Amino acid sequence: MKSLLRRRKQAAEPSDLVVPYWQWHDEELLSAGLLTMARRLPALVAGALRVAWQASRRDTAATLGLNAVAGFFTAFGLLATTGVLESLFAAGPTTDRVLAALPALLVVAAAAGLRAALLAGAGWAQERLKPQVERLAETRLFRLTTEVELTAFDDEEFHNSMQRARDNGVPDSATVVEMTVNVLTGVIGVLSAAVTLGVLHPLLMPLLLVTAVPDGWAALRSARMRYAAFRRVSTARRRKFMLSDLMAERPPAAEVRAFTLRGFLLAEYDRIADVEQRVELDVARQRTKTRVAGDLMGGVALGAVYTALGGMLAAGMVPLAVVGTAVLTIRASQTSLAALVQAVNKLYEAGLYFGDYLDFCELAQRRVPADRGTTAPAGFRRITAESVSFTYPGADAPSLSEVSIAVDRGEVVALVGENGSGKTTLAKLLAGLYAPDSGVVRWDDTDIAGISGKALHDRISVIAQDHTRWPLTALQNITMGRPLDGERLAGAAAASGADEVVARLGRGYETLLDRRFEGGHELSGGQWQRIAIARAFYRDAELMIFDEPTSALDPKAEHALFERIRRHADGRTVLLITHRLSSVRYADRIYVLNRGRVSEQGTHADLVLADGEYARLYELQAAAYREREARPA
Ligand SMILES: Nc1ncnc2c1ncn2[C@@H]1O[C@H](COP(=O)(O)OP(=O)(O)OP(=O)(O)O)[C@@H](O)[C@H]1O
Repeated sequence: MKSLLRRRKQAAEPSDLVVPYWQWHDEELLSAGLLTMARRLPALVAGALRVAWQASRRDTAATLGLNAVAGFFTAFGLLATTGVLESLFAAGPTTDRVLAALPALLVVAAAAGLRAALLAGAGWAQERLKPQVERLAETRLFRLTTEVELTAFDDEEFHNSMQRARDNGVPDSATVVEMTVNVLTGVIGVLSAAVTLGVLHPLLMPLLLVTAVPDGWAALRSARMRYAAFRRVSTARRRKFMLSDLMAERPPAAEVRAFTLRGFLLAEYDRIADVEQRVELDVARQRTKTRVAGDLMGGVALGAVYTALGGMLAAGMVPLAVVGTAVLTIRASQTSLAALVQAVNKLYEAGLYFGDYLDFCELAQRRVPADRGTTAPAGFRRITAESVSFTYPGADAPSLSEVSIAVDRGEVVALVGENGSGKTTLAKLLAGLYAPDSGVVRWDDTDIAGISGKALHDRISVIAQDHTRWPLTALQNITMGRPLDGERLAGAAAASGADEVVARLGRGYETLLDRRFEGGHELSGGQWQRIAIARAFYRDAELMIFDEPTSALDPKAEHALFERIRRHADGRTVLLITHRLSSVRYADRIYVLNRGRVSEQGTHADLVLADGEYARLYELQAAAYREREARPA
């Protein structure tokens, strides 16, 4: 009791909101200096260009090429401006000076026109790149999330990593590419200005640097702060999303009311939102301070640059026309510089999230089962689990310990036992969804660890206890992406009783089974089970695993369904998990599981005779049933 109270006390503290252990090193990363960031940028740019190239070679080449040529015209236009200013600043009547400046002015206008056209082309290619890159990144993510081993989903680190990759990494892949192009555009712009200044007078070039430093410092620092905040609240945010689903989604809506959970959920939401808000407000304050400091330093730097220019003019180092062009160039370069700094800032920030995405891809790739090449032997005679043990990731105790069972072809084998005794886990091991920590599962003599996942799953139908209610049409819920075969569909629907369910739907098989969409229809628990069983039959697999397929059916429907399953199984092998012992009477073999071990096995008659746990449970259920029958209506 004491330990329970202690645990409850701990639970009252927001322990789920502290920085989890896999983020500790991030603090080191976040405290890295500007130099570290600068060092990271080339790798980021290279990574982004690689992704862009994969997404579309044509658009990548176009955006980079057109930007580079536009940069040339920027420098050319600025240098041509000196000619205009020289004519305008020369001695003589105003009309003559303007007329003399006209040819140079036309060159400046032509260069500006060309530059604008080139930039428009580059911008278009860049816009085209964005959706293509995002799609590429998202496709890669989903290819991995649907391929990784199932246990990855029981692993919190994997979950957090996937969440960050999905929420920010994917959208930021496009931002990284976009900002990389912007960085390169900015660099080209600043380089054009630097070259222009260098041509005008070599001493003018360093002046550019003076204006660049304060802005750059402020922007990069602010990006790091935002990222740090994101990392700090990422676990809290995940929990908040879960809570918002509980309060605003349809499935839990009834229980939220029935259990009067509103106050509890809102308080929990507040507690987490408080933590998140505190972090965000803190970051907003720090970022404002940084921006003000950057602006102040920027103003001082610009003043210093103009003073230096004035000094050079006074000392006769440069003529007035050159000073004029230098001022224009510095102003133009400041626009490029502002864009560059902003792009570097965003690139760095998006790069950190994109880095999360790449890290996730690497992590997930490591959890993709190797392509084992071997296929399951056609037409197995016997499937065996030999001394298999299994512990869920992070669990204290094993869910299965040294379990051995055998399933012969054409048999109906039942797994029974109390809640949590390991039936579902054993079924998942037999289906190759989890790999045992020790022991082997064999199809005849072949260890399924050597069989490729897809080859195995193609031969097995698993109807899980918590089967998914796919928000698809009734037809798609049964065919599950396999080609339509009318005869097989009719057989599967008749065997499972799904035909009666579908007959009552407005649009028959084409009815969408999701009330959240227009025309969608919701089924009852028992109706869903019939659809799920039809799915198993339609798949036409050699081994069918039914995990409590009839828990939502009334006894009459259940009996009828079992009869159908037996008939429809038709030489196929059935592994049945159920708590209704009347349904397993006719199984060829029954395994009783108790705390992850097989405690009894045999036929119904054997087990009743043995007078053990099974006999006790069976008698209990039978007595309850007899009592119900005897009760006057
Ligand atoms: N994803 C998981 N992560 C950690 N532990 C799990 C997970 N799934 C199940 N377990 C644990 O493994 C044990 C066996 O669970 P399993 O679902 O196999 O039991 P079961 O016999 O099918 O139970 P039920 O009759 O309630 O469906 C239980 O103690 C359960 O808490």
